[in-house]
Amino acid sequence: MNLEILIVEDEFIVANDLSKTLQKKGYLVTGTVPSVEMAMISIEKKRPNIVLLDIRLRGKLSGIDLAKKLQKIGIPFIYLSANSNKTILDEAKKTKPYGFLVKPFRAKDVLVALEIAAYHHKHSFDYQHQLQSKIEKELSLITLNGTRWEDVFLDVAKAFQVTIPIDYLQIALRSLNTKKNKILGFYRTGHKEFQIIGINELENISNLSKNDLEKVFRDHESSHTTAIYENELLEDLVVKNSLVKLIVDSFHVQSLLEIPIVGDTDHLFTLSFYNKKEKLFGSELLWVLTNLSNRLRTIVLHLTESKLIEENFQEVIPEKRKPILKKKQSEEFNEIIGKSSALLNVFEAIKNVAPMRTSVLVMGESGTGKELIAKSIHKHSGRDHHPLVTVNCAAIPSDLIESILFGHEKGSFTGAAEKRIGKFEQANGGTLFLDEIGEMSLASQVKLLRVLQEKEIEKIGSNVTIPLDVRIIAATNRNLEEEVEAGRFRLDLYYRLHVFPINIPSLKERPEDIPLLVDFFISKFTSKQMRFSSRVLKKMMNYQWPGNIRELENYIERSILMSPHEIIDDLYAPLTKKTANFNVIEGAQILSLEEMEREFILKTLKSSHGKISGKGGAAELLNLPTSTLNSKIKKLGIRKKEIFSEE
Ligand SMILES: Nc1ncnc2c1ncn2[C@@H]1O[C@H](COP(=O)(O)OP(=O)(O)OP(=O)(O)O)[C@@H](O)[C@H]1O
Repeated sequence: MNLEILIVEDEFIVANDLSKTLQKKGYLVTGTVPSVEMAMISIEKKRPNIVLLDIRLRGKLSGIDLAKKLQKIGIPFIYLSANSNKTILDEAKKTKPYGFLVKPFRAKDVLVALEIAAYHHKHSFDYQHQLQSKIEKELSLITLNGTRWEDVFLDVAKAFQVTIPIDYLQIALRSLNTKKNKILGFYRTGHKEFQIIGINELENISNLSKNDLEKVFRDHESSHTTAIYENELLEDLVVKNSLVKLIVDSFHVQSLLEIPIVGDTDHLFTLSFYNKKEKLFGSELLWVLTNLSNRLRTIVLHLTESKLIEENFQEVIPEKRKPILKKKQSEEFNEIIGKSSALLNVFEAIKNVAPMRTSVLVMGESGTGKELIAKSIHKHSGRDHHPLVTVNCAAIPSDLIESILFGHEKGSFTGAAEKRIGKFEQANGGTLFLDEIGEMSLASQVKLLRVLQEKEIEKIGSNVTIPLDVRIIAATNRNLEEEVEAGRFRLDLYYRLHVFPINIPSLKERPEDIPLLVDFFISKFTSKQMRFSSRVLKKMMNYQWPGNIRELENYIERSILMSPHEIIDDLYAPLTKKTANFNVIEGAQILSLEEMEREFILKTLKSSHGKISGKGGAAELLNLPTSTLNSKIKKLGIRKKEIFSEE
């Protein structure tokens, strides 16, 4: 282990002890400094791999101020703090530390935190290389000769979009001599699809007049530093820069990554990646983009030298006002319905991570489609000729987990009457989906961690080890960080799994996907041309959907079942006396939906005197195939006795 570490700590004794411990363990300490200013000097002299950072420091600036600088220049850090004030901790958390150690800590805690950070560092390093070579490959495919400059930039946007989540890409060219700007935007309308946004479109979107917009463009000062802007950093920039404000306001942006590229002696060229979500751009992207700047420079130089870009940079924009295009459902991910930008980010994350071996942690509320995402990762992974094996961790008792995951030989323990092939072995070459990982007991977590580290299993009762080539996807609807804090989830396992997190947005965060989902589920449940009235659809769009897509799916199925008309204009399930308001969130809503469905089917069965199929049977009355009704009766546990009982 030869990580180089800088210690920023104003308590001399703590700093000194720490330095000694680290050196004893073979780490290289690049310096121990008591203030932010001295830390920056030390970093200039020798860039460390990681910084151990106290929050309260000597001087005006705090550890959090330094963290923001480190974040900008892409150096990972771990906080050391005696301060447990919630506001400070929350602020510290926003800077995305690699770890957090609360004083007083043991030497062992620091070593574990560093080991985890090193693991992440290595993985993010591998990941950065993979990202870089992917973008490089895409950029190298761009044709420069004989194409229009806007097609070149469109290809640049697409090349980046493969790996960088972009909602809006802005390209700004500034002549350092004349101080003139040429600015153009690309708004993402689908997977690898963009619409060019110039002054005319912005006029349409922003309510500013063309004159005002021209002034904003003229006065814009392109950035000279590569940096990520989120939260306060973005707020500060918005105050200073009217163009950034315009884009942030028009497209509801929460994060920005900027990279300046020096072209010839006269031109500075800035690429600005905007996204509607926060926490999307990590320091690894800064590293990747910095490494790619030469390739980008070649492209820019070609365009400026050929004068193509100089002459008609903004003229492609048709004079006619153009509305922003409607986004389209991705064809590549046609099994996952939705086209909101929150979901497009998920598609891009899937595309990026699918071909790698990296473990993926899928997080999202219940019913958001985590299993669907896991299936999609497997489908796009190149491992899809091998199985995707699912394990529901909540359903396995700790004493059985070893046998279920690793298998056992016949007679290896009492009750092992037959040999069992474990889930890991079944998934060899393919993917193991560990659903509800947050429910796994601590004892089981240790066993799982061991396999993940050793990449081989030993069946119970056998001393033969089986090498494993299994891709792990874990999913949870719990906040695993909170579980770690509460001592219910192992920190080391969390970091193992958290290498590539994917957050699935809840349905209330993407109401624009509801109409598409509604169409999809209607055609799933009926061949009739049914639809919801606009009144009901509007209510559905305003509803919170605590059970997310699963709840929506159930609701649609039920409405189809109950509506006598092809245009569904009644609010069936949630609008009972119990929940007279669609906006009320009720914990037990999914259950009550089921209960209501049960009651309705039971009533129909009573009226058909228990007859299910044929003329006058419940299936006909409910307009359902007999097989569907039968399986519903079974699923809902409706018994004959109930049908024939008097109320
Ligand atoms: N984007 C989507 N398009 C179409 N169907 C979807 C979508 N997302 C979820 N579904 C459907 O919603 C239901 C719930 O999805 P899924 O089981 O994947 O959710 P989950 O997040 O794993 O839930 P839980 O946490 O409760 O296990 C499934 O029937 C799934 O097919």
